[in-house]
Amino acid sequence: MPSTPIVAPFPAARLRRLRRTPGLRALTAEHRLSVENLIWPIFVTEVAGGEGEVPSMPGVERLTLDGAKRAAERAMELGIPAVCIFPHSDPDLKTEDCERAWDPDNIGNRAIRAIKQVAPELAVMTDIALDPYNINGHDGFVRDGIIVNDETVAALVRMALAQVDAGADILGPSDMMDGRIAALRSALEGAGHKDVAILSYAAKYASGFYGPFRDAVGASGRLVGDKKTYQMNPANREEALRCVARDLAEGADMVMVKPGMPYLDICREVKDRFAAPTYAYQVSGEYAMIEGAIRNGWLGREVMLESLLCFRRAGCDGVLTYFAPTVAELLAREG
Ligand SMILES: NCc1[nH]cc(CCC(=O)O)c1CC(=O)O
Repeated sequence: MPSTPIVAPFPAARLRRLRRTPGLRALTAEHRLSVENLIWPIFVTEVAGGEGEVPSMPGVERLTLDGAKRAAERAMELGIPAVCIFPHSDPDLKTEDCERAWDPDNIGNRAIRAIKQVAPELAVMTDIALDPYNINGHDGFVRDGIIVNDETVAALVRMALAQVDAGADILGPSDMMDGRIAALRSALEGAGHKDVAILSYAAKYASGFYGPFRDAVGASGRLVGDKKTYQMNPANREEALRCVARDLAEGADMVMVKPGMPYLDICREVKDRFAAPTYAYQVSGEYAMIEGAIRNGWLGREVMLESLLCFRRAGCDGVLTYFAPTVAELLAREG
């Protein structure tokens, strides 16, 4: 039950009293952002010359395997608990049947192993969806122009098991097929992987804010059509709650709302209704907006921390954010 705030009449109550000094403000802060709340998404490339800054995400780089190892070491030093790997795969090896998605030696799986070598304690999260290996850029198989569900789920399970064999700690199904959480959970149990966590992209909307990400992974030019037959309509709220309820019932350990900032209402509602570990993804377009405005001098750097603190206020336990290393450094300096 929400409590009823009691406010004495003015001047008995002057709400500014508790805002007067930094100490008073700190004492009465309801929410805090700390490095433990951050998951750092990184792009790892297998393409010769593919490394370097992503033009639509200034400050974010595609990394080589060595670069990924260095990022993992940096995450450990900074106290960031988890990284999430996104592959930038060789475009010439993408096919309709996406067989590289479950190749033990695909770039995503090689990155998991490389990171585990140098930072065994760092939690490694993966992305489960066929798009990095799909010639048409979709998260599922396209058959006669339709993104097919059940056949895709079977492939996602194979993809996931290869990621687990490579050392993944947290699986991140981002595909929005129906039934994938149950299928993943039963395959994990069946293979004896009792302790692998699933962070479901439960309420993932069909969003224009993913544009820069698709540049980063080289999917922009390839995507045929859009993802609206599987990702959610931004108009919908009740459907998000049904998605989260369903994924938790099927065995997800944690749930995600994505994108983040335009969907804070959904974050709050998911946390209140289900009281489960809840995460938001501050996606590439949000990063680009904020970082772009900062670099142009249109906004001050403080909006970075403000944007992330607001996820905590909205009920999120953590945030996937490209700002993770920068924020971690800032928080460490502020002590
Ligand atoms: N399944 C792919 C995937 N996993 C995470 C993102 C977006 C992340 C971002 O924009 O930062 C996407 C893109 C998409 O659904 O098209």
